[in-house]
Amino acid sequence: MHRTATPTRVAARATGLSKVYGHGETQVRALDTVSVEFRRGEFTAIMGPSGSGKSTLMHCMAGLDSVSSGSAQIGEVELASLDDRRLTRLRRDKVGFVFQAFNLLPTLTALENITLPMDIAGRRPDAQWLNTVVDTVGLSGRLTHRPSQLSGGQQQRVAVARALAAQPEIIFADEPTGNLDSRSGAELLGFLHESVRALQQTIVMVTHDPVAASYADRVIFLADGRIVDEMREPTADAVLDRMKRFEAKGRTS
Ligand SMILES: Nc1ncnc2c1ncn2[C@@H]1O[C@H](COP(=O)(O)OP(=O)(O)OP(=O)(O)O)[C@@H](O)[C@H]1O
Repeated sequence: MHRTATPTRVAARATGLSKVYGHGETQVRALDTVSVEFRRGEFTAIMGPSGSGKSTLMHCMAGLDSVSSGSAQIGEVELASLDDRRLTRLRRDKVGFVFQAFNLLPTLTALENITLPMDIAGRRPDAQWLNTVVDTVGLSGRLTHRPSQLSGGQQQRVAVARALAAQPEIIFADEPTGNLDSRSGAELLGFLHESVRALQQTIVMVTHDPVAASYADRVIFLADGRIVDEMREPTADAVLDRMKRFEAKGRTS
C-alpha cells in the first residue's frame, strides 16, 4: 500500500530537484530530478561515487546553493521563495551543520563554542536541553577547555553538540568522521545514532564509508545526479556490496 507521509513527519523534502552548473559545453547536470524525503527522527546516509552529486544535494537542501528547477523544502518552507535575509534566518534557526573541519573558534571554551550560534541569534539556550546534549556527547568534564586542549574526536563532538543545542529541524553532516581516527569516528557515529534515537533529531550525512553508513537508518545511493537505490537498516557489508556493484556496472557500461 502506498502511504504518503503527513507534512509534519517530514523534516525536509526535494521534489524533482535539478541543479545545473555552467553553460554550453561546460555545463554539468549535478542533480537530475531528484525526489526524496527526510523524515523527522530519521538518520539518512547519502552515498555514491565521487562527482555523483552528494554535496550538491546537501547544499541545495540546506539552502547553501540555489536549485535550477524543482523544489527544496525545509519543513513546509520552499527555500526558493525566501529572499537572502529570510534564507539566512532559516538556516540559522532550522538547520544544523557538521563539517569535516570542526570550525570551532580557538579563543572560546567548548561551552562557548556550543552556544555561540544561539548567542549570535539572541536566543537563550534551554539549560535542561543543553545538559542533555552535553551529557549525551560526553563532554561534561570538558566544557571549560579550549579546542586546542581537546582531542580531534572531542572537538568534533563539540561541533555536533553545537548543531544539536539549537534543536534544529534537521542536521546536515558532510563526512563528519573524515578527520577522525577509527575509534573517535565510531564514537561520533554512535553518538549521532543516539541523538536520533534519544533526542528525535533528524540527520542527513554524506559519507564514502560503508561502516559510517551502517549507523544510519537508511542509505540513499546517488549516481550521475540521480537516486538509484535506497537501503533500510543497512549493514556495512551490504553497503559495500552495493557499492561494488556500482563500480562493476561503471566499468562495463
Ligand atoms: N560550483 C560548481 N561549479 C561547477 N560544477 C560543479 C560545482 N560544484 C559541483 N560541480 C560538479 O557537479 C558534480 C557533482 O558534484 P558534487 O560535489 O555534488 O559530487 P559529490 O558526490 O559530492 O563528489 P565527492 O564525493 O567527490 O565529494 C560534479 O561533476 C562536480 O564537478
